[in-house]
Amino acid sequence: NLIVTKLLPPNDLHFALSARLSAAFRCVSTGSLTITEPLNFWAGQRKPGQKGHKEHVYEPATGRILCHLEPCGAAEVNQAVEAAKKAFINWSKLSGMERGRVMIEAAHLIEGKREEIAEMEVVNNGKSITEARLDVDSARLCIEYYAGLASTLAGQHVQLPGGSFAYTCREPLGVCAGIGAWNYPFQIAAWKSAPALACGNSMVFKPSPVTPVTAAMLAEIYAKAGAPEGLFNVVQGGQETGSLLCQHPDVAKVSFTGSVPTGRKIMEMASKGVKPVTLELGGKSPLLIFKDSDLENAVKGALMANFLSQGQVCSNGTRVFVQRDIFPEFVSEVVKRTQAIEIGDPLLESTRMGALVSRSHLHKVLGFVEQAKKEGATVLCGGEPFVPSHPKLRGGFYMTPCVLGDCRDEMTCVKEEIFGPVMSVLSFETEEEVLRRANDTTMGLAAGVFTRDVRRAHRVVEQLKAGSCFINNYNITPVEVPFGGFKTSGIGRENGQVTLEYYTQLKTVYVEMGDVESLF
Ligand SMILES: NC(=O)C1=CN([C@@H]2O[C@H](COP(=O)(O)OP(=O)(O)OC[C@H]3O[C@@H](n4cnc5c(N)ncnc54)[C@H](O)[C@@H]3O)[C@@H](O)[C@H]2O)C=CC1
Ligand SMILES: C[N+](C)(C)CCCC(=O)O
Repeated sequence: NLIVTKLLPPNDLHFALSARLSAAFRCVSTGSLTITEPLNFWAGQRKPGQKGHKEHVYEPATGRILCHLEPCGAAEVNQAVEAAKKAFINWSKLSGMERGRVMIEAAHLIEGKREEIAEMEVVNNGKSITEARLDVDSARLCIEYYAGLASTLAGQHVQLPGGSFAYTCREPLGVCAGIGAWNYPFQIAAWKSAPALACGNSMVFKPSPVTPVTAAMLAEIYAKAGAPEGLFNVVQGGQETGSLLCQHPDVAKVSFTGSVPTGRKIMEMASKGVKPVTLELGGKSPLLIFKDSDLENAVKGALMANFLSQGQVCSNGTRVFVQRDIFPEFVSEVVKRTQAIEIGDPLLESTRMGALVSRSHLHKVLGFVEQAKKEGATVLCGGEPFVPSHPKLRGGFYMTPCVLGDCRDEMTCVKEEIFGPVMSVLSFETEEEVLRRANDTTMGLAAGVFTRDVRRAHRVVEQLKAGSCFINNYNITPVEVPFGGFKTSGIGRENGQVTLEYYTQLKTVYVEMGDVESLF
């Protein structure tokens, strides 16, 4: 597999081939893995956490304990930040080309370990192997992209009177903290670390305590790629560890992905030290489907907007507004395809939907479906706990993907982020009406529109109050394109060139070429 990976260009054929080869040689099967290595990592090594503290980590596909997490307390967080401070001294002085070289090596290592990382993500998160591979690819591409951008960091030269001049330069911030959610554990760690490191910062990253496994793998990869000890560190734990990081006086910036309420707390903590934050928060994004859409594409778009990662995606378009003329046809097709989604063992190639991340989260999502029924919505399909036939999967956290009809704008299922495989369909008559309803939310992460009318598409997008808009597709996030939200969905952007600005600070230098004209 390694040889294949090196020789062939990364096209679909190659990925299909290498996936098939890897599947044939797979050593991990669902229900078989136990992880015993420590999951914290700083100063170049895996490290234990606080003595005497242990938390269970589960395999969502089976409900079995996968490993234990040793959360970091103040002493461990201090050690990790100290290591990152040391690494920063030399790393920040390298040229962008030099930093990029290390990052490119890290990207190559990820490519070589694609299958291993994807399997670990599946075992810890519950999503299908097919999706996990794409997440690993997105992580690798992000590191490759910022490796290339590292050498483009540059300032301006400003000519001033009398031959004097000024110049500006972009300097790194220092030790950045990354705090991740459980829905894209490896990808989030890469999306945060890649721009941070490219700009000359070091990072201490805290994954969600539910999915601690793959961030430690990324730390090992950076170390193996030649990053100095302490450049990328991982501290495990929940909100206590997270707040220790945010409040640490030597942490210069916090980049967070997660829920709106936690985002607020992070911003509050960061405000004490006047630290910049990047916040990637939740959404309740609208998807607008006009009667002139290509129906086949619109249906596929609605499924992509709702069912990736068991519906646990911040940018999901969970409010699907369909123009009345095509409503019955659209809904019947969506329901048919939703019912055909294969649920089960996430390590099987044929599985399209795995397990939700935890038992408590599964119950929360099923609770939203119950609430929707009480408020008058009709379950058109799914919304039930699902028990796969294989005995080893019986304790897993599965549910059938759900489409809700007879929804009204004021219902809980239409207002609140469910973060599970639950799509609400709503009908509309006019463009003006649907825009008003689509924008009637406190959040604004993403939005989508399906139409064949190019003028309508742009007119609609111009009026949508969302940071990441899609025309005739959904949930496509190439790393070259900035991603992030309006309103309570966040601050700042991830990916794209603009993110270099979020991981640097601007220095301006005035240079006097004449004499000082003193007023005194
Ligand atoms: N928009 C998104 O991408 C995500 C949204 N969510 C939403 O949030 C709900 C709850 O999921 P959680 O994992 O509990 O999300 P959360 O927002 O509470 O946690 C996200 C991360 O922040 C950390 N954290 C929590 N409290 C903190 C604090 N006070 N200081 C510093 N760090 C802190 C957590 O340990 C985790 O690493 C989900 O059901 C979903 O609705 C969850 C994950 C991602
Ligand atoms: C890759 N994508 C678009 C499915 C999700 C990225 C945002 C997130 O972390 O939820």
